[in-house]
Amino acid sequence: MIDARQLSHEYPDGTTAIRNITLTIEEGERVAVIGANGSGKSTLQLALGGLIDTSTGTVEYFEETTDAEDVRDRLGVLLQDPDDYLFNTTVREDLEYGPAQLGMPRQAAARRIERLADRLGLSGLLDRAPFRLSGGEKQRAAVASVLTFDPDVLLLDEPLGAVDDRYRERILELMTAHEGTVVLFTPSPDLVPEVADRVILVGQNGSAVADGPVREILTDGSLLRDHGLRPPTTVQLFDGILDADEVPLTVSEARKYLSREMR
Ligand SMILES: Nc1ncnc2c1ncn2[C@@H]1O[C@H](COP(=O)(O)OP(=O)(O)OP(=O)(O)O)[C@@H](O)[C@H]1O
Repeated sequence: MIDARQLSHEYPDGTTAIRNITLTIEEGERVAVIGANGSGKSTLQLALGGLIDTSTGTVEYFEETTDAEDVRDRLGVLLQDPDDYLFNTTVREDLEYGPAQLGMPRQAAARRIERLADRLGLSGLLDRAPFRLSGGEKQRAAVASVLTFDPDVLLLDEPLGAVDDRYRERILELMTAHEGTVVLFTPSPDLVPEVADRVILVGQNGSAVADGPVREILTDGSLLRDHGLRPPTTVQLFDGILDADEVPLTVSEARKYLSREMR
C-alpha cells in the first residue's frame, strides 16, 4: 500500500526531523508509529501522506504512483491539529466537503455522515460553526471528516489527545472496524495494543530504530526508555512478575489475567 524508501527531511531552519526511514505498509495492516515528542512522527506522517516534499527519498502508493495527489481519494490523512480540517461555515459542511470533492453520491454521503455523527456525538452540533466547538468536539469532528469518504489508508496523528474516555472508545472502535489499512502516530504506548499489531519506533534523532510485533516492542522496557518512552502501564505493573510473552498489554487483558488467577 505504502512503500517508503530512505525518507529524510530537513526543515528550512536546518532541523533534521526524520532520517533515512525505509518502511513498507501492506494492505490491511494496523501499524502504530511511536516516538517521544519531537522525534519526527508528524513529519513522517506528512511525508507518507504526500503533504511535504521530503529532502530525500520516495513514497510509492498502491504500487501505482509516487505522486500522492493521484491517490488523494484513497488516503485519509488526519493531522494533529483539528483546525486544519474545519474551515467551512458549519460542521456539516466540513463533513460534506471530502465526499463532495470525491464525487460520492449525495445520498450515500449523507447516510455516512449521519452514521458517523451519531457515533461521534456530533449530531446536535452539525449546524454549529466549527470554531464554536470544544477541543474534544473539534477532534471528533476532524476524525469524522477523514472517515466520511472511507479511504483505503488512514494515517492518523494523535486522534485521541483531547477526547474523553467514551469517545476514545468510539474512535478506537471506528479504527478497528475500518476495513483498510490504519497507521496511527502516537507518543502513547498505552494506546498501541488497542489498535495495532505492528509497531515502528522512531528514535529521538528521527530514525526508525525498531519495527516489529506489538508485544516484542512494548515489552522491551530498555529499548523504549532509550528513546524517551515507557512501556504501557500494565507492562510496568507486571514487570518482573510475568514473562514478556504473557504480560497483559491492555487493561482488559490484565483484568482477564487477574480474574483467572484470583478464582
Ligand atoms: N515547521 C518546522 N520547522 C522547523 N522544525 C520543525 C518544524 N516542524 C517540526 N519541526 C521539528 O522537527 C522535529 C520533529 O517534529 P515532529 O513534529 O515531526 O515530531 P513529533 O514526533 O510529531 O512530536 P510530537 O509528539 O511532539 O507531536 C522536532 O525537532 C521539531 O521541533
